[in-house]
Amino acid sequence: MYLLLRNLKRLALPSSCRFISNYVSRMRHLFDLKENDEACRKALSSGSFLLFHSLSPLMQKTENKYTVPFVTASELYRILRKLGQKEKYLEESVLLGCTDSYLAQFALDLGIMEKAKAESLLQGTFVDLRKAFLLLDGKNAQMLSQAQALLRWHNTHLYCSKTGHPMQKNVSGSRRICSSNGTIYYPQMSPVIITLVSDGTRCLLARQEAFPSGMYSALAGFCDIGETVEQAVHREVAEEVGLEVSSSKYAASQHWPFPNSSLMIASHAMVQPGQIKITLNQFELEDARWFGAEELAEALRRERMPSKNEMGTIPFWIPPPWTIAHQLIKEWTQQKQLC
Ligand SMILES: NC(=O)C1=CN([C@@H]2O[C@H](COP(=O)(O)OP(=O)(O)OC[C@H]3O[C@@H](n4cnc5c(N)ncnc54)[C@H](OP(=O)(O)O)[C@@H]3O)[C@@H](O)[C@H]2O)C=CC1
Ligand SMILES: [Mg+2]
Repeated sequence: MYLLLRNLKRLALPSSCRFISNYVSRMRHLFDLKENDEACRKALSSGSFLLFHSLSPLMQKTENKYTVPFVTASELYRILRKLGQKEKYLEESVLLGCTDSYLAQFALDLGIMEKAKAESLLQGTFVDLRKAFLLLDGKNAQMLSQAQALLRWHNTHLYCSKTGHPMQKNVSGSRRICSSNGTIYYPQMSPVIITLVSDGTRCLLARQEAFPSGMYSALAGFCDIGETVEQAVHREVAEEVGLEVSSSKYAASQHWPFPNSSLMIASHAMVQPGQIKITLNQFELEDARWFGAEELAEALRRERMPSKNEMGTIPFWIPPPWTIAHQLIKEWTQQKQLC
């Protein structure tokens, strides 16, 4: 049945599939590109590309706004030639998605080429992803997150961990295959919980030493092997701030590219009544505090990260609006009807 559907789909896509929604036909088109190397190779020549250099994305600045450009295949061929590379280098790309009109979108790392020359030809700058994240809106950030995580995974999985032989990626980059015994490896993500702990009237935010100055966020941590999401929330809150969670409720999820590739699973959590004394795990956190709804509503009203001059004048700030931590804080504050 599945093969029949897949063959029907191949016959119909992309122009004549009016009987299914654009979303469904796009997802099936992408599935085909992942499975079929020839189709994906063909899509490369009409696709568009997000470019990276050593995992830093290309950004362009117009007036005060930063954008992440998609470069067309023909423009990229021209640039690769000027950088002394063959057109074949395009096959190092990884597939990200496709537009409403089925044009495939890829990411490519130009890390083996001269950075300054590439920046000059592309009229942009390769920016560290953590910095880029503070300058972008949600749609762009999500795309860069996916692209960098996939490029990084390929870059760090060159050899088979069973045989030690080199691995080849399929054209789309949805898998790598051992050249010796054919073992297939798929890109991996680590499940991470992120939870906004509340005592009913206030909620708990913390900061790690590595956070930008003044930024506070929800508690987060990697799930251990064998744990449920609920158990990971319970354990992380106990480990990091010494409190015991009495209940937690799933809120949403988000892909996060740091430190490698994480699936952030977000929840709201309540602590046991009367248990509000924080005992900080100083290996993990620099500070953790209870915040009231009024001060969070004010932090939510600040639309962007503070400039260097503003840093000292603002008591604290929270991650950008498109992050899942921001969403948790907003939901909690909205429940208190303060924003
Ligand atoms: N969006 C947001 O607002 C926030 C997002 N985050 C993200 O949440 C994730 C987890 O946060 P964090 O508080 O650091 O996690 P944890 O609280 O689990 O602490 C990190 C520690 O766990 C170890 N560790 C265990 N498993 C892994 C793994 N699979 N990958 C990497 N390290 C692992 C690390 O050890 P070692 O490094 O010593 O080897 C590190 O010391 C990160 O991806 C972080 O970027 C975190 C806070 C806020
Ligand atoms: Mg943590």
